Amino acid sequence: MAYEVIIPAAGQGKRMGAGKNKLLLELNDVPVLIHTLRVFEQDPQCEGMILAISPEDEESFRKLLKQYKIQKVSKLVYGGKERQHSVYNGLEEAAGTDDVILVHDGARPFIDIKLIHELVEVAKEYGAAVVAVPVKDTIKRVHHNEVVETVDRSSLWAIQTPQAFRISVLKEAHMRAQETDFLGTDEASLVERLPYPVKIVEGSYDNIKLTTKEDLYFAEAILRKTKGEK
Ligand SMILES: Nc1ccn([C@@H]2O[C@H](COP(=O)(O)OP(=O)(O)OP(=O)(O)O)[C@@H](O)[C@H]2O)c(=O)n1
Ligand SMILES: C[C@](O)(CO)[C@H](O)COP(=O)(O)O
Repeated sequence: MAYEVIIPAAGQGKRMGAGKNKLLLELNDVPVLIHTLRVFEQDPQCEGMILAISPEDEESFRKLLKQYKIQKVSKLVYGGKERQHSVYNGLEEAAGTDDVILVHDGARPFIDIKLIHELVEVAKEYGAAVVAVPVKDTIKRVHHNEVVETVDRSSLWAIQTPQAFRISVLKEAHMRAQETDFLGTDEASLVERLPYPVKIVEGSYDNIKLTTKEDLYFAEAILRKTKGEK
């Protein structure tokens, strides 16, 4: 089943502290963003990528797309103040010819094509689907450095991207969020405010989001593993 994908890549990488967009950092001499885009570039079911970028990154991103021969980026849009705004700006440019649209963080380079295809099928049937992994740590609610409660871990999942939606569902969710000034940290939280189920597809712990510098060490190890290196 064909799909388009919106790639939010317009963040500042504040928590990474690299002094530049963390998607320009390199893993095995290749920029993080290119690792991410290559997965979709190589997927015959991907009809196009819509990249949300910062104006200050436009020149360097355009150079990278050319250098690495990324042909499937159909649109470059400017991001917004928050991730949700960047995704919305991308959604406005979606061709909408295919039923399903994906949203995938540029900062998550380790996504698997087979999982993407499974996610697309579930979203086509139910309207919304996200990849996630069961939480491994004990999670506690804390107030003023003091434990308030231990949350029952058995029903807790760490939600990742890609997140897949019937395009009409995602558009309705973003419109409603705008009308009600709601800001969510992922697209699913917008859809959860509508009468549609959000289905979980179990993914991989390798699908990390590069957020702080420690994640770069994990990323190097994951790359070595996927290349079969010791
Ligand atoms: N206004 C924003 C904020 C984030 N993103 C993108 O959304 C993804 C996930 O966001 P996050 O990991 O938080 O990236 P940053 O916002 O750059 O990180 P920080 O919060 O540390 O600044 C990233 O690919 C980032 O580029 C975006 O397109 N527009
Ligand atoms: C969308 C996301 O990756 C799901 O886990 C996460 O919410 C993004 O959060 P961020 O603070 O914008 O990185």
